[in-house]
Amino acid sequence: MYIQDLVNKGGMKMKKIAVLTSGGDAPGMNAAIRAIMRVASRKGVEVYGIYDGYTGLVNGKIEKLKNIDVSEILSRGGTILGSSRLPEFKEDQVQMQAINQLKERGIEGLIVIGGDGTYRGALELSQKGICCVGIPGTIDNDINGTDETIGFHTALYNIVDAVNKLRDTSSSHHRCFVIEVMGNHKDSLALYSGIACGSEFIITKNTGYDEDYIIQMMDYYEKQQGKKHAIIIASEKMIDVEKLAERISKETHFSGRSIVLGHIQRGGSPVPQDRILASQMGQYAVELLLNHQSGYCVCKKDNHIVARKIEDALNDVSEIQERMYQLFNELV
Ligand SMILES: Nc1ncnc2c1ncn2[C@@H]1O[C@H](COP(=O)(O)OP(=O)(O)O)[C@@H](O)[C@H]1O
Ligand SMILES: O=P(O)(O)OC[C@H]1O[C@](O)(COP(=O)(O)O)[C@@H](O)[C@@H]1O
Ligand SMILES: [Mg+2]
Repeated sequence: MYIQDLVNKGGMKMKKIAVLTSGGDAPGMNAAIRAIMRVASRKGVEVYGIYDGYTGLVNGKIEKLKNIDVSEILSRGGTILGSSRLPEFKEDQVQMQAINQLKERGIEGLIVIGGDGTYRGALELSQKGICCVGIPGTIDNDINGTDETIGFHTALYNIVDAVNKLRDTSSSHHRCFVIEVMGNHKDSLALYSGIACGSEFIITKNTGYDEDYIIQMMDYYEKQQGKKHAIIIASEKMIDVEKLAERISKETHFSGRSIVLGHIQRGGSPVPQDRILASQMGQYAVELLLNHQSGYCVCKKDNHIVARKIEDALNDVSEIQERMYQLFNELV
């Protein structure tokens, strides 16, 4: 659905809205908060910041945002509102506590910025009568309804930057690096960084893991292709990177080394792509909310910013992924 269709629908004008960030922080969340604040205040709507995600919503850590609060935050990683994970938010009674906090303050609409988990929470709130809209903020890029999530490009940049450095040592010392990247059961970071870094292997849920085959191929790359370096990128929760590196050292001519990139991937100043995406999505989310499009989320599809139902965005099947695997296989 395009923005004009939604604008045409009209609706009662909201005077107070709120925003929260939830789940893993993602670079660009601040740019989205800034856009929400700027766009809403121009329309005469008050914006409340909810601190520490759903935890702050339940406990009433809610404050009216001033324009100065969103000054000089565009370039900052993390989230000025703070974030959290609150497993209890799945419980009806906890959700009702959150709803009461909003009602007590006369807040009529809520924008949540987060990943798939945050979206499930938003869906519950919207089913319980709160006008709620989602913005995808997660480095995992695991919301299939949108081609990109805020933070994904910065995390990818961080991984590529780290792998470039590891490659220097890899080539100089005839080493194979086995690198674990984040993604929480989803393969986007491993797949895209594998393409961007020219890795020899990627290991994801989709590729599966055949350790003997990897050893055999490492041997082939070294002996037949004369490679002096090798990079293997594994999605987290798939393998023990240290064990694979040890086996590579024992059974091939490469010396194997492993590294878990960890939270370094999630930090730092957002790259321009994330800042722009977040600004576009923040603006669009305000429009959606003011048009009472509860239970919708902002997506980027084929270069257009569009609205989709949260359920649809979560349950969609990604078509890009298959093409990207094909690309990886043709380049390796
Ligand atoms: N099924 C659910 N129902 C209600 N709230 C949920 C549900 N799943 C997750 N949440 C809430 O969303 C928060 C963030 O989810 P999480 O998966 O940790 O991060 P992300 O939103 O980035 O994927 C959780 O800590 C929880 O408070
Ligand atoms: O920071 P934590 O709590 O250790 O969580 C790590 C997880 O968070 C992420 O960085 C981001 O995940 P979410 O966006 O779903 O919160 C995952 O890639 C990773 O599995
Ligand atoms: Mg998630």
